[in-house]
Amino acid sequence: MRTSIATVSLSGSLTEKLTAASRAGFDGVEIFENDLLASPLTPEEIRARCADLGLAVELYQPMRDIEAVPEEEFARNLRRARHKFELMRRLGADTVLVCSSVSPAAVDDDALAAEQLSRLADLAQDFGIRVAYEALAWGRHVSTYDHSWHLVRTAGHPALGVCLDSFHILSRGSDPRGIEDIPGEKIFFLQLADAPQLAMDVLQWSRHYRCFPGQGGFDVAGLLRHVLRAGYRGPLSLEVFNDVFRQADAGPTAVDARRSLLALQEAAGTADLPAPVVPTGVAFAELVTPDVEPVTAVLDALGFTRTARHRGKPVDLWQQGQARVLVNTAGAVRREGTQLAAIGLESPDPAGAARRAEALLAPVLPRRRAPEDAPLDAVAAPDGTELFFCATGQPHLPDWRADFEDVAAPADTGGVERVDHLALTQPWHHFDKAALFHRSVLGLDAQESVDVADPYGLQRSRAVTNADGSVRIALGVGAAPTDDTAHAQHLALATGDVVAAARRFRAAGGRLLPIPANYYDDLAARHDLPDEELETYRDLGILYDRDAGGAFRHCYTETVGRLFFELVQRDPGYRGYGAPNAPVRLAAQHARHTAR
Ligand SMILES: O=C(O)c1ccc(O)c(O)c1
Ligand SMILES: [Mg+2]
Repeated sequence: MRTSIATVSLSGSLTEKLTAASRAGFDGVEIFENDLLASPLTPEEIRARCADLGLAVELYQPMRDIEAVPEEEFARNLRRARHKFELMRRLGADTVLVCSSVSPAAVDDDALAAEQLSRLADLAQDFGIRVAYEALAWGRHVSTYDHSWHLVRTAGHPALGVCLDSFHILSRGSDPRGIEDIPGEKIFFLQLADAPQLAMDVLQWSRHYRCFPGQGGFDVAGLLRHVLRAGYRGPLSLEVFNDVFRQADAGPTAVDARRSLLALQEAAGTADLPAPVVPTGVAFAELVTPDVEPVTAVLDALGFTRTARHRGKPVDLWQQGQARVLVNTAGAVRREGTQLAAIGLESPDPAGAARRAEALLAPVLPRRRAPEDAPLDAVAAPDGTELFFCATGQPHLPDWRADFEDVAAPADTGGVERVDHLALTQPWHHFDKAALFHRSVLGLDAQESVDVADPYGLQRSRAVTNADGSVRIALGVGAAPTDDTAHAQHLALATGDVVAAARRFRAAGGRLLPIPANYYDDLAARHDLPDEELETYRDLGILYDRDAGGAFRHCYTETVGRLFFELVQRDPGYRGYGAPNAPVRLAAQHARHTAR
């Protein structure tokens, strides 16, 4: 099917928007009137630019407040329309979007509305133009798609059809099954947008919080299936009004938009993509450091052993249980400090995972390997973290550890069993895109997003996981772009006994993040914990949380560069990450930072 995007969804000048849409592989665009009015290009030049870029002008929009008004006013509206139709002829656009009226002058009279829409369509027809009538969710008298279809059917004009917009339909909770009652050829246009579930005024919700399908909480794929069953064969067009995307670079936003449409078409059964290959574990976490001593001191105190060294690069493998940490001293930037640069995802089919990623427009990274190295397929996540698809001890697949030479056996003395989760910090405008990327490219499920109060701003976090929880990645958006703590990443290590692990860490010279006494006084009131246990937590700085599935006990090391470690004791049924404790942790980290 043809794909299209509304220019309002992208930032920049009209030329920048068109270039971004074309580069991302869209077949067409909806031109928003404001983008045209603000452009120095003539309509003919815009038309030529679109043709050069391989973009069809699928729609011109919007026309507002046309129908159900007194005759003198309607005559003025027709004059306005004639002017627009002349413009559209120059632009080479043959479909115009007309929004249901929001004017106080409009009357609640379906017969009048249908008659005037029919007269508008008469005029449009003279110009070879079709009118697509869209029910705005906040329209004065027409606010549902079935009502807009009722008017279109009543008018019975060949140049008049409906425009369906998933936001207006799903935000009002309309039942999309009724779409199948509309003949496909009377659906002139389809606009697709998702949105997070918010309880707010629908106009504000639409104008500020729309997002690309798969980034929000609507069943857009379900709606698309109904539209296709109705027989619609026009373009799938994204129309997203979003405060963040208005500010972000148009190029990457357009690529996200295309990724969203590909995943949507797959979900609706109209695109054949390589099947998702869901990762089955974390093979390794790779730290890049300009300052190897402080990192290895922490790893050592945590009970890790340097077990192997890469044959060709300054990369050491530190291991404990199934937790593997690569310490890479090549290419580190001192100013950026130590950071989590790559994740090895255990994959049952690394090549298939890479094919899927590529089909979904993930940036595939050049293989950093010598001829004798094991093949490693990697893509870049939106925050720049490299994701490697690899195999550890799987028969029939090359093992990434073959590139390493053993230097010692792991001692497994610290009680760490494996990686519990990785927490990555996204640039502030990447929150929605990051969730969509991890869902569609990696086949992970996204959990609810949570807001966490930081002393200097609000952070948002959303976890993506596989079904058995052996891969958990927490995607966080920092409060202030300049704030160090907001930019901290962390590596959480699973242990069966956090008290023993914390004690061992401290005895080995490690420094745990101290937690204020007030926290423990409150914990005593919230949970029925034995005094002795509370005292132990207070002493070590262990935080506690509980949900329906069980308990979560965790504590933190000091921060090295951009990174800190967390020791985690998770009951099998506990789903979260200790979010209620995060404000206390963030405040404690700020306090440490200021004290230094
Ligand atoms: O917010 C609006 O006014 C508006 C305009 C045109 C559309 O297609 C739409 O869905 C909303
Ligand atoms: Mg719309």
